[in-house]
Formats: sequence, C-alpha cells, structure tokens
Amino acid sequence: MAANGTGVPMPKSPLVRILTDKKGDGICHDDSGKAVKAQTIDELHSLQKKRSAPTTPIEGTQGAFATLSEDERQRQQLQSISASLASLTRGTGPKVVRGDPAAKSAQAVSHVAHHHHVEAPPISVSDSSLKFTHVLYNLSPAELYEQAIKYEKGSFITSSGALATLSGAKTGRSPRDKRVVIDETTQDELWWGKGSPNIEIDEHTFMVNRERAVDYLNSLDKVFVNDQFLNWDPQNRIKVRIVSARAYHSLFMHNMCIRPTLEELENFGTPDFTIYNAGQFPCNRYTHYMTSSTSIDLNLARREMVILGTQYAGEMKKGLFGVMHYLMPKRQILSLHSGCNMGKDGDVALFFGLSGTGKTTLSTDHNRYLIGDDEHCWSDNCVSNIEGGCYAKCIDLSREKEPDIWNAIKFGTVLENVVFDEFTREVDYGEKSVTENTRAAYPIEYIPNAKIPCVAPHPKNVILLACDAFGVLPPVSKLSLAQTMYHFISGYTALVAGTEDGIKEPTATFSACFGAAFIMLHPTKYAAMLADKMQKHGATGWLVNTGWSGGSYGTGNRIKLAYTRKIIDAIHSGSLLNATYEKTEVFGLEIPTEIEGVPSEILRPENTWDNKHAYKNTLLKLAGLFKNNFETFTNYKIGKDSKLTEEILAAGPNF
Ligand SMILES: Nc1ncnc2c1ncn2[C@@H]1O[C@H](COP(=O)(O)OP(=O)(O)OP(=O)(O)O)[C@@H](O)[C@H]1O
Ligand SMILES: O=C([O-])CC(=O)C(=O)O
Ligand SMILES: [Ca+2]
Ligand SMILES: [Mn+2]
Repeated sequence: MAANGTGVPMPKSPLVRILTDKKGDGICHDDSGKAVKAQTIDELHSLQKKRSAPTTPIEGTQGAFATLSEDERQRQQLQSISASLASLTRGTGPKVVRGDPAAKSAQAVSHVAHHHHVEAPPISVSDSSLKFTHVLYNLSPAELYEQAIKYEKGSFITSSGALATLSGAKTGRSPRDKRVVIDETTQDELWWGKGSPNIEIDEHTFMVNRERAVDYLNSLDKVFVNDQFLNWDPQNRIKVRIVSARAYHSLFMHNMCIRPTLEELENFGTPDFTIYNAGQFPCNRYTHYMTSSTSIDLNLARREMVILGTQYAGEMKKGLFGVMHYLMPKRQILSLHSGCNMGKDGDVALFFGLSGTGKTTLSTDHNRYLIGDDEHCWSDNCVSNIEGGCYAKCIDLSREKEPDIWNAIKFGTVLENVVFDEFTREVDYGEKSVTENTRAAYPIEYIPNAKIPCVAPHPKNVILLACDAFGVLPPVSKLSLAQTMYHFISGYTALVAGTEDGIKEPTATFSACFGAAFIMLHPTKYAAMLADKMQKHGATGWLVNTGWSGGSYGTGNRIKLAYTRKIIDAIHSGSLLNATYEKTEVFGLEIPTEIEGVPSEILRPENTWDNKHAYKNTLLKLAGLFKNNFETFTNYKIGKDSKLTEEILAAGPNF
C-alpha cells in the first residue's frame, strides 16, 4: 500500500479516467509495433533460432559434379560417427541421428543405413540396436551450457559467467590406472618397465574395455561428439574425435583442443585418433590387468583411447598428449610438457615443470605473447602449441596477482570442482573442500595477448621450473647444456604431502622430462632431441625455484610470485645472461649476485636460512635423492655423443 512517509496510509485517490486516442478504428493499441509473424506459440518459438548454414565448397572439389550436397555431407558425417561407435563383435554401428532427443523437432532427420560390415548374427541383438543414438555434434558453448545445466547435477553458472562443474569422485588424473596395449610394434618402440608410465595390457583386454565403453555410450539417449585438431603447426596437425557422455567433457575439449572453422569441419573426414570417454561407467574389476574400477586404455595401433571409471576431464587432454609423445618424435619433432611465450622482439621462452610449478602462471605474462601453457612441439621450423586452450590451477587465485587468468574465467570457461556462494555465485578460490586441484579450462584467446596462430620461432631460453619445498635450490641458476639435460631428465619438484594427518614434510618427485606420466619412449630419446635443438639454436638453460626460501616448508615461505616474475623478466630481457655469477657447492649451480627488483640476499639460499647446519643437511639430503633417482639413467647413452653423456653424468650434485 502507498505510504506518505509518516507511516499513515494515504487515502485512496479516485481512479483516473483512461482516455483513448479517437483516431482510426477507435481501438486502444498497447504498442505501435507490428504483430509477430507467427500463428502459433510453436511457430513463434521457431522464429527465435536461425540456422547458420556452412556453404563453403570443399577445396579441390569445386567441379560441377564433385561438390557434395549439404544432405550428403551430413549423411557421411553421421556414417563416420556410427562407424566410430560400432560394436566390433556385432560389426555394425548404431543408428545415429543429429540433435537433442528432448527437442521435439530434431534438426536433421536423416539417419544412417549402418550395415557397412557383416550382417549382425542374431545372438547379438540387443535393445540398443532398436534405438537411435542422438549425436550432439560440436555444439557451441551456449548449447553445452544448456545441456549441462539441464542434465548434469553440479552444473551452475558462476557470477562471472563460467560453467562450474563437478568431476565426481576423481578430481585429478589416475596415472596408475593407465594402460597401453603391448603388441609387436609397441613392445620394441615404447618405454616399458621400471619408472615407465606405460603399464601393459593385451589387445584382447583393450577390446573388452572398448566394448564396455561403446556399449555404455550406445545405451544412452545421446552422446557428445567433438571433432577437433591438435597442434597449431599446419604440417603436423592431428585430427581427433572425442565421444563423451557429458556436456562438461564436450565443453572442456571444445576449449582445450583447437577449434575447427566451419569449413574445416565440413572437410574433416576420418579422425586420426578417437577417444571413447565412458567415464561415468566403471571398468569391470574382474577383467584381466585391471586393478581398480578406473581404466584409461591406449591402443596406438587402433589409434583409440578408452576411458572408464573417471570423469576427471584432464585425462582426455593428457591422454592425447601421450599420443603426441608417440607420434611427433617419429617425425623428428620433440613434444614438450612446457609452457611457451614470446617477447615483443620475438624472443621465445619455454617453461618446463611438473604440475603446480608455474608453467601456466609464468607463461601467462601481460608483457608477452602467450603461445601456450602446457603442451608444445618443437620441430625443425618452429615451436607450436598442441592445444587450443589453457588449464589453469585456481587454488588461491587472485585478481591482483594473476589478472589475465582471473579475467579468462568468464562465459565459456569450465570451472572444475570450485566452491561458490549459493546466492551470489561468487567463487571462493581459497576453498579446498572439494579438492585442492580446482581448475579453469578456457580457450587460449581468452588471454588478451595470446598469439594466434600459436606458433613461434625457435626458443632462446629454456626455463626449468622446480617448486622446491626443501628450500635449498636457488631462486635462479644459469645452466650449462649438460646441467640442463641432467635436470631435464631428473624432472624434480617437491610438493607438500597430504595436509590431513598433520604431516607436512616435503616429498621429492622425480618425473623424467618433467612429464614421465605422458612420455611414451625412453626419456633419453626426448633428452637427446632437446640437447640437439638447444645446441643448434643456441638456447640457454635456466633452473628457477618457484618453491621455498628461508627454510623448508613449515619454516620458510614460498618465494613471492612478484620476485619470480622479476627473475623471469631478467631472463627474457637478456640482462641476466650478463650478470656476475658465483658457483654453489654440491649442485654446482651458477647463481647471479644481483637481479633488478629482487632482494640480493635471497639469491643465495643459505643466506636466508637461520640455521646453517639445517641448510647443509637439507641440501645434502636433496642431493642424495637426486643421485638415487639418476641411477636408472646411468647406463644409457644420450644422443650420438658419448662425450655429452659423460658430461651429463658429471653435471649432477657432487658431494
Ligand atoms: N613464486 C611463484 N612462482 C610461480 N607460481 C607460484 C609462485 N608462488 C605461488 N605460485 C602459485 O603456484 C601455482 C602454480 O601453478 P600453475 O598452474 O602455474 O602450474 P603448472 O606448472 O601450469 O601445472 P600443471 O601442469 O598442473 O597445469 C599457482 O597457483 C600460482 O599462483
Ligand atoms: O593434466 C592435468 O590434470 C593437469 C596438468 O596439467 C598436469 O598435471 O600436468
Ligand atoms: Ca598448467
Ligand atoms: Mn600439465
């Protein structure tokens, strides 16, 4: 009720007489616009959406008879997807149709005659052969948002417009559940045995899991299919198809792989590699070789990967990275678990490092062009990003320290496992109650100074990042080529162990080539290629500790990101190359005495420790861990040069 400000209700005023315009037919018009061009509500709704029709002709087939009709192209595309989903025991693919089964008028009604192999034996008849599988093909982010929010529990829009999702029971990768098919070829080509990430399965077991995944996917009303590319180097581009059951997975890969143009999609053809992501469905633990309900199975001969029992989306990204670690070296191209950026003058830097050491954080630099944050190829011609997006850790993310990543978390970005305010949908980046491994996956162009296409000239600096929670490695050291190789093969970092039981001792991790979980060949193969390329292009190696200073975890503190950035700036600018250096004991590292913007006393770690005795003991402890770890590599020759091998062995700690 209206009030006059005194709390006393105002007397009702008499109704004002409505005067209508006395022109025309004398009817009262409530607006001056024209009536809608629809007779029914359904017709009105159909006006809301219009179809973008790709009409570009296929290159080289512009002749009068060669151009495919739109219908024919769609038919071929569906046929290809049906073939992807074919159950191999039945030899036929499912009936597939485009569009959401929930939509009354499916966009396309064409479906595929699917008996392109043998006739199905009667015993194999199952309900799924009677139904259609609806294919949601390369949907846009907006459509995927709608799918996720309608059908996937735990999907919400955050206040900045990102799609918050939950990955389920697994919130990180499961390297112990990775399996690789051993056959006549891979037996000799791949790295097997102690230290290797490749745990074998036989072809038969792969097929058991493949059947399980495909049957699961075919039992669903709909599947998502993404046809995309890997590698921005046009000569070495790989076509990938991802079949998945969740909009979350489809949007994640939309962001992380290279997105084809409409024209490229029309001409996509047969994929070079296919992922079947049936992550919601477990593997059968009675299956030979299975040790849990999770299995990530790679078959290089079939060019296929099957995911069962984990919905963590990073499995797809890193699974494909493994494939690149096999395919690229065959072409003399080095695949790298590294970030990459380029200065205004074209100077390129690579950032190697294990998870959480700073690849994404430090390659995303407001003053430099971003080439990529995690996976690259180094060929004879260039460095190229493998991916079309970035996958940033979000824990404790702040707008002030990492503005570019902060601003990239907007509409289209997948935000995994974060906690947000129920009402405002503001994300609390400090919150670890789902996991500490909260992540944002966004297209690379969400970083304002990303260089598109993501290709750069040969690197000038190769920066090895280690987050040393022991606090004994210097914030920065200049490395000889042999030292670079020693640390590249070692792949050291030390994170802090689980926080639950109160034990907060740092644990050292050694992961060859800063990515042992992803490499397929013996580490020395990649190391030899890196040495060769660095030598040829005169790149300088650096070791940067983004971890602790002034003591180990618990006593000291993590080096301020602002200082690390100053150190990195001095590497990029070339000023650090000309600094004065002194050598450290034990590790024999060359450390600069001064860097602009960084307190000089922190450059030499022992200065920052109150307890010098503890420093020395911790240093020797770490050196011992390095030595132990390197023992597995001492019998290998690196490259053609036995001189380099000897130098690398001598480049480790001496005590
Ligand atoms: N001095 C520092 N240098 C770099 N990162 C730091 C520093 N201090 C704190 N950090 C934090 O450490 C984390 C580094 O994670 P980042 O995402 O860059 O790792 P990554 O190497 O890309 O790992 P992954 O391969 O798992 O993606 C970020 O959360 C960053 O804010
Ligand atoms: O792969 C992931 O889940 C995240 C990542 O980048 C890494 O661990 O190197
Ligand atoms: Ca990263
Ligand atoms: Mn990574």
